[in-house]
Amino acid sequence: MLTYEQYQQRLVDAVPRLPAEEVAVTDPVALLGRVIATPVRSAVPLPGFTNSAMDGYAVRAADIAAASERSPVTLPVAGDIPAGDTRSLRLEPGTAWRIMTGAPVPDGADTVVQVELTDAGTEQVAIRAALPEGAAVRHAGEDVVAGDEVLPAGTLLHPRHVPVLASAGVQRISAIRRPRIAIVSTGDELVPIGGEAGHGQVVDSNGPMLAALVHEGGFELAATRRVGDTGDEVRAVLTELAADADLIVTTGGVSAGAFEPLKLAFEDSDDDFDFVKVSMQPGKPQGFGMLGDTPVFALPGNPVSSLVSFLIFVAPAARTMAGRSPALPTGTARVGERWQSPPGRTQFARVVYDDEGRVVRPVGEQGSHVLGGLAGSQALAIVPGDTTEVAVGETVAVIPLAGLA
Ligand SMILES: Nc1nc2c(c(=O)[nH]1)N[C@H]1C(S)=C(S)[C@@H](COP(=O)(O)OP(=O)(O)OC[C@H]3O[C@@H](n4cnc5c(N)ncnc54)[C@H](O)[C@@H]3O)O[C@H]1N2
Ligand code: MOO
Repeated sequence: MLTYEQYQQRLVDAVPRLPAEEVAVTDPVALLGRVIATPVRSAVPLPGFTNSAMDGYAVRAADIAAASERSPVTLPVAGDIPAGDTRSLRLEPGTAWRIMTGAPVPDGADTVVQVELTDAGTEQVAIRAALPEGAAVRHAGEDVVAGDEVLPAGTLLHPRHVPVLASAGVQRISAIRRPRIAIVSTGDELVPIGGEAGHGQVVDSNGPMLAALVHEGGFELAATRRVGDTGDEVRAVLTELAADADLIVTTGGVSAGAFEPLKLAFEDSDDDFDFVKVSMQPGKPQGFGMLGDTPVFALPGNPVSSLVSFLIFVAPAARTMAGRSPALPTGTARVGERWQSPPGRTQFARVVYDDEGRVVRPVGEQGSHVLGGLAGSQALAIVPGDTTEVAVGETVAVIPLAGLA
């Protein structure tokens, strides 16, 4: 049996890297989660013009050098400069302009006195403090000089990158698209979400769960489909989806039963498709192959197995396709309550944190079909295959189940 690390690496190596494309910056929300392929340089300096950091008065520091609480310096006020004022103004020595935060500092002024240090006059202003030259002035280009690299290649676009991207005076950037993932639930027993499951039937919960994981992982949903347990039907649907999707995920039909549709579709075909057993619990039976250029991940049908398989195999491969690092964010935690782990298989145990988020304990029954325990969990603890008993006080690696992107 393969270890999950070996199989994960095999998949990461096998998937294609998606090409970069030119995209407009006008909808930055649509760019979140995409990786920049070529560095973004600013076409403009930032700030674009020298402006005030305070509401107050633009002056020359030399003119207020003698000002103090006891003996304020009074200067005539030439007028108001609100934010958005596009005039090119000058400050005459021995005068002041009333100025607002973000408004252009007039030529000749080198300092802004915040209004709290004055009498707030409009015709003339009494200034009660001397200030060093440059106080409350934000100089053109002090943040970014035109031509500076503001976002290096490889940046995964996040809300914190949006302000500089919006302000850099560039119209288009080169970025890799988020993989478009199609999801196919297999099984004659499945009824669609919203439908009623009769005796022998179950609601297709994997399809919606995987669609939610696609969204949470920072990928795009290409399609969701349900197919019955025949190899021909599975083949036809996958072939159709491969024309549009970057990656296909199927669930069910990969174990040892008499009607395993993924195996029926691919096991004895000429396609490059492998079914393997991975020493992990849940998630032991796995399949992977390429339909043309489109990788197909055949995950086991048990819902918890499907979720774990998506996180451990699909997400790292899809992140790699998108130019991101394969590994999901992980952490460590201390064990607060003992539990057992199957011998010889890495266990991905459903756990919850204590109030401080440092200690975990198992939650619910650990069977691969247990939906309630899954819902109640906050993280997966990774227990190595040579551990059969996880003892209180040990440290375990954990994958938090929130914030997967
Ligand atoms: N003889 C053996 N039987 C099984 C083995 C084995 O090694 N030998 N492995 C077991 C393990 S481990 C797993 S995991 C499952 C994997 O089964 P399949 O991938 O073939 O999945 P199915 O048989 O189609 O379904 C399993 C289970 O999950 C339910 N299911 C399937 N799809 C959905 C869905 N979309 N939404 C909700 N629930 C779904 C299905 O009804 C079954 O209960 O095989 C074991 N058996
Ligand atoms: O691998 Mo199965 O997922 O153990 O239940």
